[in-house]
Amino acid sequence: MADKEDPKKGKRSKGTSKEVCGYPLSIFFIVVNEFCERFSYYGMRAVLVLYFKYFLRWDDDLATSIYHTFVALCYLTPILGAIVADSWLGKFKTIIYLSIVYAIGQVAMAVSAIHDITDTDRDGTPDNMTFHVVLSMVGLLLIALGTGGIKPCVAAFGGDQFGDHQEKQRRTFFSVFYLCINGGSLLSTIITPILRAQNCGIYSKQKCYSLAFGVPAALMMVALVVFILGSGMYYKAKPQGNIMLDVCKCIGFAIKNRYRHRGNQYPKRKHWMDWAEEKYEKLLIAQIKMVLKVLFLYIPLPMFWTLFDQKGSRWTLQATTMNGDFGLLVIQPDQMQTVNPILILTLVPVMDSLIYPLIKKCGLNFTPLKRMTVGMILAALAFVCAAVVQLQIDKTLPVFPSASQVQLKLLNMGNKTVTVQLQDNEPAILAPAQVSDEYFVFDTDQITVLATAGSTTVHRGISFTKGKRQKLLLPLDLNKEWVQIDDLNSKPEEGNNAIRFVNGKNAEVNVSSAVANFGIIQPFHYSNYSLIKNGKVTFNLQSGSESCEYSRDFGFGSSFTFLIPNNLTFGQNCQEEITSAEDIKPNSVHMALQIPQYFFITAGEVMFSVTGLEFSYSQAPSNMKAVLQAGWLFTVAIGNFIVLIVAELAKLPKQWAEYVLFASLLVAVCIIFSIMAYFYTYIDPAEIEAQFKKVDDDDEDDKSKQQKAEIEMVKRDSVSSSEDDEKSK
Ligand SMILES: NCC(=O)N[C@@H](CCC(N)=O)C(=O)O
Repeated sequence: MADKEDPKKGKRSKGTSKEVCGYPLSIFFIVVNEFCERFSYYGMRAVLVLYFKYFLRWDDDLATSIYHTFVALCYLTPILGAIVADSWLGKFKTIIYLSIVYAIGQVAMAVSAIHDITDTDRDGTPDNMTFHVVLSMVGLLLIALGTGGIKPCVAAFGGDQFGDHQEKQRRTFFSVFYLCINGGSLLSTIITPILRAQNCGIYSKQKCYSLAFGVPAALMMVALVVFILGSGMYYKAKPQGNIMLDVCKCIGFAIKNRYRHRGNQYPKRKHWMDWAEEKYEKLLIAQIKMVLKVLFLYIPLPMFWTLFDQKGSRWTLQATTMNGDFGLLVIQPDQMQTVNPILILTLVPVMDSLIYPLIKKCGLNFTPLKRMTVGMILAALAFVCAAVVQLQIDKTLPVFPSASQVQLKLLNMGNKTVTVQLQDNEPAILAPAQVSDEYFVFDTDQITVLATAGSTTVHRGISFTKGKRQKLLLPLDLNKEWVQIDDLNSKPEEGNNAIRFVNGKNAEVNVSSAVANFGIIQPFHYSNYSLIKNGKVTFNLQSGSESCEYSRDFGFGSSFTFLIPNNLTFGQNCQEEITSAEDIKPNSVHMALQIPQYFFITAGEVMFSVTGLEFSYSQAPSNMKAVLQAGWLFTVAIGNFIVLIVAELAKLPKQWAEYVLFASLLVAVCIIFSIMAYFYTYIDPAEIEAQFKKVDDDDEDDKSKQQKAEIEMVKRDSVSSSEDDEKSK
């Protein structure tokens, strides 16, 4: 496809694209492409941390680290994409080639999540985890290269489609573009967690991560096809040469030249970049000065992204320990992330049409840099909210035994009251079919037990494995074998409930339900744990020809042991007779409590991110807009690396303390940023460039006008910040 450019400067034809309501038709394909691509990216990202935890069996810290390394890579690769597009392939071809890489990566992720591939013994768990880990890591690398590589190209390619007479339409295009990002993100963060929660598989049914990754893979292919369909209509600007390389060379020369002329005999220059004047045009040097000023201001910004991107990791893991029952619907932990795009879609128009004009009416000059500062404070507040919620959750979490401890509960399977003395503890009195309420805690692996039922007294020593939670089943006849069974040592995964039956009867009992089958339980024995979702479950208990039903309502993340009492008479209602031991309490802190933290982080995002993007664009010289966009995205990458560094260095035992640490760090960084912002002078790059260009056009030997332009620039730099604030309005 040949690039079509009008030979007349400043005018260009727009390929074969028709105009609809003043907009080039070609942008329709770009906007739909962005919607599908963001669906693909955010959909995959929404379930990623849970895939690491529950499919690859990584712990929370490893899952969080790899998640943030991936996000960081996604924001490092825009630099690569910008270089390839500007200096070699052009934006169109770069988008096509990298989208193919991206789609292959998504397919690799979907394949890596098919457990049946390596499940040779067909027990539902993969037997060769290395295969799944390697394939998913290759997939993530390809996705990072694809999504990051095309990111600076797609928006700029969209902007390229507008002519000089379509400035207004171009601005609207960028707003629609941002809404499409969040529309795609909203839809995918609702859909992929639903797909993940389904069961699928060939040999055994497991959580369907392959479908949750497969649908984003399909959407990425749709994005590519839509983009190619618009091919005949696009305006395709030729690669302009690598401006980033020119910038680096010019800076390198200035540093080298300054070092060569470091003696007192050389007169000082106003700015260290002026040492590049011997080799480079003054216009380029002036443009680099503008870029460096903004990049300097970017230094504290990564800390915002450090907090912002923990929505997908720590906050999602926090939601797994909460109650997602919203009455009419049950929310999955990863679905809580949808609160962000929902709030974006409402807050952006509210801010633009209500809050900002209101602030202006009050006579306050709410400049871009002030907005960004407020955005940072809001993000810190969001983490304070997260810490408060975490403190509430911690109160409800069970205290599991440490590596040197043992925890023990007693269960009386007999039909007489038993008095049990464990070591030096107060004697526990257990009625028939009763379970002790709390766990007894011991710092030893050997204890003595004295049990009395009626006229029978038995004195025994029992041993344990340290670090375990156990139940001691006391039989009908205390002289017979005492059974020790292991209880769960952690919360059941993914909000499921772990359920088990103990048969205190002298006959076999078969326990079944619509959602789990416990099988035949031998007299005075127990079943394995079965994982059951929240909601009402009716268990059917059958012994010989007799049967009865027992129903229970389950919440999220609990564990129960149900005892079938020795004297249970089938045929009667079992509801009153079955005894239950609540070994792990259900999650009681409601997921709705995460809404304030989502509100503050999203309000912070609107003030920080939307304003920052606009600020980066407006303060960049005309030929370096992409450089500054890549610089802006680079702050996101650094922010994600900071999560890894701080979490690794601090190694705080309590999650709430980590949240407070991140909030404090952001407040500290915010103070530094506000001081830097106070001294920043807003500029109009086009005005400055125009003055340098005029000097070139007039070709004046005495260069007096050029000096005027320089003086103008220096004057601008020294104008008081209040005047500039006014200008920035
Ligand atoms: N609400 C998420 C969002 O709008 N994300 C944007 C910008 C992300 C960023 N860090 O700059 C996106 O393009 O995905």
